[in-house]
Amino acid sequence: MTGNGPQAASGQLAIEARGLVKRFEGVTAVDGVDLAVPSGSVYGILGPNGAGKTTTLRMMLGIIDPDSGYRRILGAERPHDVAHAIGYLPEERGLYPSMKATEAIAFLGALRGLPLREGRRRAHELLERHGLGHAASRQIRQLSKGMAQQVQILGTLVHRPRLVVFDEPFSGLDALNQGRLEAMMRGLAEEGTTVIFSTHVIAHAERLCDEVAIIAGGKVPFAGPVDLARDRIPAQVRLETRAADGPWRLALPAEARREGQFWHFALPDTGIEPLLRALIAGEAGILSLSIERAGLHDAFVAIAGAAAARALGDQTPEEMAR
Ligand SMILES: Nc1ncnc2c1ncn2[C@@H]1O[C@H](COP(=O)(O)OP(=O)(O)OP(=O)(O)O)[C@@H](O)[C@H]1O
Repeated sequence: MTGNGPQAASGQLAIEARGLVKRFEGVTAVDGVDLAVPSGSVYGILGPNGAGKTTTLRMMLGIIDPDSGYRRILGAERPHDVAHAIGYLPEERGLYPSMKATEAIAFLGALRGLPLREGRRRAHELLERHGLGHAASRQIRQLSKGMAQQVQILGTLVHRPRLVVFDEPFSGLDALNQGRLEAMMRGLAEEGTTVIFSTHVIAHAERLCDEVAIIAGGKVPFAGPVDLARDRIPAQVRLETRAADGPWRLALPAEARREGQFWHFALPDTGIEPLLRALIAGEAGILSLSIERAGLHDAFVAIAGAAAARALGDQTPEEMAR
């Protein structure tokens, strides 16, 4: 946390939004969204195409105004008052093709109030640090699409914003560069920068985020810590016993199902210990036992529904294992 300026005035929240609504020509793109983004967190807005992610981000940034609702960003009610402290990577990427990489970064910094000279100096430093030193003097048109996107990401950061907003930052990057971007986002948060990003890929949100907002059809059925979303589904127990049957079976939940050597069931509300005691007393012969918390994918299905999960185009954990 930077701990001064408007951010401190807003307490621990980098962004607070209540009841945001936006309609376009009869389409309600955002339908009463509430969000509270803690300062210094990595915050994901997770939802399928058309869910309202971009519209929500644009309203927070003041690019468009909500039809109704309230938002406060870095303590300011008018986003433009804190524009110099914000970095934004829009969904539509774009840099001037004839600019050199260094100039493109310095130019984006200048738009946020950073003097060009200092912008150029930092651009060199950033390009070197992120393995793109060789691209510094090349024109954007000479770079691959992925490299140009990385240059634009660096341009989003060059003025050292306190809040960075990335709209679908991973799309267009290969796996290696997606991993680098994840590391960069974690590094920013460690330095106290708030990072918000939209995505339709659950794995990115699950790996990166402290908190998420799940958005579908313009509504946010869940916003809060990732662990809280995962706790919407009981943990799953997998138990292996030597004995196939015995009086101890009565201690298992009625819905327990057996597959080969294993029993599968949801962790009872009473926890695992009473069950373990009954298994031991009944000489079930416990060979192995695991308790697995639900992943964010299953939590997303439980919260937003299977149709929204399918619309993500994401793979289920089972599909990924195949
Ligand atoms: N300027 C606009 N004019 C008309 N409709 C719009 C406009 N912007 C967004 N919409 C509509 O609002 C809804 C939400 O769009 P939005 O771009 O916010 O979703 P998204 O979650 O960011 O999706 P994507 O990942 O596909 O960009 C969609 O139905 C979209 O067609």
